Amino acid sequence: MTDPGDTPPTVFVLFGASGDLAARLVLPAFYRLAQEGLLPPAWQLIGSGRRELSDDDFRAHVHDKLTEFGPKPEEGPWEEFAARLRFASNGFSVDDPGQLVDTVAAAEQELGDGDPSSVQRVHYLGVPPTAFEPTTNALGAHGLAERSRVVYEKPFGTSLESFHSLDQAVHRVFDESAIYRIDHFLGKEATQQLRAVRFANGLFGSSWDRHHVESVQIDVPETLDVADRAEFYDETGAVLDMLVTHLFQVAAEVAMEPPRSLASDDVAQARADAVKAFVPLRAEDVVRGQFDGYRDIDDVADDSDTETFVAARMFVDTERWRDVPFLMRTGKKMAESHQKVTLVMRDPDDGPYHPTGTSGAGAEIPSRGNVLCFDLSGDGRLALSMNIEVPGSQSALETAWTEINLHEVDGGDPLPPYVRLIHDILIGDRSLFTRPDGLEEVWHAAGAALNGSTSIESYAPGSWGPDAALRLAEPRGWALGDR
Ligand SMILES: NC(=O)C1=CN([C@@H]2O[C@H](COP(=O)(O)OP(=O)(O)OC[C@H]3O[C@@H](n4cnc5c(N)ncnc54)[C@H](OP(=O)(O)O)[C@@H]3O)[C@@H](O)[C@H]2O)C=CC1
Ligand SMILES: O=C1O[C@H](COP(=O)(O)O)[C@@H](O)[C@H](O)[C@H]1O
Repeated sequence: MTDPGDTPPTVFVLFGASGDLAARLVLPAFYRLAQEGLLPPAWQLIGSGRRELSDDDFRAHVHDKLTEFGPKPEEGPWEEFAARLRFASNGFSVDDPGQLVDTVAAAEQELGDGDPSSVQRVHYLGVPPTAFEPTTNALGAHGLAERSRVVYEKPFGTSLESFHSLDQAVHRVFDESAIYRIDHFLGKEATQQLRAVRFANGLFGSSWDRHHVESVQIDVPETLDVADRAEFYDETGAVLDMLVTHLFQVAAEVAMEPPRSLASDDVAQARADAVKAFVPLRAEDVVRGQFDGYRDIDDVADDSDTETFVAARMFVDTERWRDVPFLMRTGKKMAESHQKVTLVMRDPDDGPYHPTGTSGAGAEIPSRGNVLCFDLSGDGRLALSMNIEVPGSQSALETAWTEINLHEVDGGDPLPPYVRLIHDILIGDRSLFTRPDGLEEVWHAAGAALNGSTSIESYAPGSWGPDAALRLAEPRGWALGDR
């Protein structure tokens, strides 16, 4: 990681500081950066919110959340960290800046060593998407946009129209170079490996196309409930929360043509070009589901039509990927939790063995026996399965696996995605952030997943979702859950 020693004094404003994202991901990431010595030499973090909290209340809240989600306060420099936390109460809007403007001014006075204008600002909008535009307008109206980087959580817009409106509003206040649109799946260690495995290994690079890959599966089932963030979730749903955001961006990482270099603009361009080639989803390529009991959750409408599950079969209109299905699936309260990207390789079309379900001389090739799998969860893991001859059997084939755990790689120190991404924001590296050109195309590609042309099917909690999702993966099925 780049030494932050050269980073100017920084005021980090966290909007939505009392929320779920801040508690589970952003504040722990900040603390981990402090543990690793990766924060700028001079910094303060100001939590912003509509409620009334003193600095000490906020410190106690952060202490509680670190105790719950880690790293635990006692595992790092808690006293020094806590001394740099402030809270600005009473919200922040164009009409009323609450305490924020004064709190930022005081922090800059302390950090600027006589020159408050030397202090860099980072505004992190960890608030629901409906609050992005009003908060941005307020930053402009109250003079807080200068010397700033601004970070937007996903989803950046909820439709093509709202994307355009938000994009224009944001560009009225900030230059594109100051904008960091987060999609934390791009910051996962195993997502980075998609590029490394493909472009640094002839075996995989030369097989990364429709001649060798039968399907690409991006499968993110979750056992997780949504009861603790039902208000947000019921307005959002699985299509916006996961499919057109995380899963599409990971699909673009798989589908991209080789970038000209690994420089941030070239990588972001390659990803944006890949999204442009996504073929808009048709109704027959989408299954939306809702788990039984969802409508009984507090803050969920009794007649809610929000999907808690979505599966999609997408095609990518490039010479490399034409006719290869990109199968994507995600949902809440499912049977298991995984975050897997699987390239299912084609069976050889000639030779002494014959594919599953066909007849011929020689042994049968096990179905989906040759796959390359990137496990995005946790520290990340790569796995490769191959069909090999069962030793001693003389001809029978069996599938065998080999694995690489990223935390075991020599010299490796995998970092959680928010740690990596917040570090990149502080040092100004935009390669793992999304761009408006790539995002605009997302709304076209979303097609039937968002246009209301698909109905919602129910599924039992603890299952793999509606049965209709199985037909999307025919004939060979999903690699996960063996269905
Ligand atoms: N939670 C997660 O796992 C992830 C969330 N995200 C994204 O992060 C963002 C926040 O999500 P999450 O933390 O779960 O949501 P929450 O519902 O927990 O909201 C976050 C905070 O935002 C403030 N807030 C709520 N509504 C408004 C509003 N209208 N105007 C200003 N502030 C408001 C509230 O703080 P207060 O009442 O103090 O003002 C609230 O605590 C979303 O865009 C989400 O998509 C992204 C990845 C993961
Ligand atoms: O952005 C989101 O991601 C999480 C899953 O990501 P992880 O980093 O926790 O593995 C998902 O549960 C949540 O609904 C969504 O908002």
